[in-house]
Amino acid sequence: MENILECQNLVKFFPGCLALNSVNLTVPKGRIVGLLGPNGSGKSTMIKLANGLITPTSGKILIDGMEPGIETKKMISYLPERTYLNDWMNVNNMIEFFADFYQDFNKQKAYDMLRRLGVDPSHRLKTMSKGTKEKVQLILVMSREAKLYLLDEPIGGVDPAARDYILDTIISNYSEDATIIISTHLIADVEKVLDEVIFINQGNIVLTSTVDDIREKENKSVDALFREVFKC
Ligand SMILES: Nc1ncnc2c1ncn2[C@@H]1O[C@H](COP(=O)(O)OP(=O)(O)OP(=O)(O)O)[C@@H](O)[C@H]1O
Repeated sequence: MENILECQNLVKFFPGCLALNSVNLTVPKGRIVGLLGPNGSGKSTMIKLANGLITPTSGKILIDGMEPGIETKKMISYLPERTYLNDWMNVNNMIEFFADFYQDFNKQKAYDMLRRLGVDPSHRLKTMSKGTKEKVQLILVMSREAKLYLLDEPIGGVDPAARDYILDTIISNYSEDATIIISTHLIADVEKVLDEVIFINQGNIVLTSTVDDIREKENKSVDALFREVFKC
């Protein structure tokens, strides 16, 4: 199976809202992909469907050829939009928690990234700033040896100066045959690590392209193209 993710006529209706409108999409293995679109365009819905947290109204979403279930959950490491971690835990506790829960969790990797990003593992989550909490969650998620990482708005609260360093640290730690899908509004910050982009608007895929093609054929950055396509 060459594609880690495939959507076939994928539809998701919420009461009074068509969140995904018959989406057809393939994401090959081993890429870093930006899932980009304005507010309410369907990014989180697609990520939740891939995780099996919600089910399609019709059509299919396949992870490594399989419908979301126990097997696919083992291969996906997911960073949700909102935190689900217990505030009273310190980072050491959380590392133990993740190591107990996920067979593929690499403690060494987690401690190494914490050190490189200057996070003290004895600190409790509730005493940390928003940006530091985000760093911790991202480190936990990226310390699994997953096949697919789904990151929903990973670094929105991190200061711009630290974003590059975080992205470099994270990317340099991930295995080359894994795939990362990042949903974000911070396109200018993230585009340097992306191989491909998916533009989504009102539940429709409006563009899929490699970042190189956008730079060479359109002679634009992804950020500039996004602003043009989604101009209000
Ligand atoms: N549980 C729900 N019930 C009803 N409507 C929903 C639900 N979840 C999402 N929606 C609607 O589906 C559409 C897509 O939402 P989604 O959260 O996927 O967008 P998004 O692209 O992730 O947005 P943002 O960038 O603001 O996070 C929106 O119109 C939203 O209001």
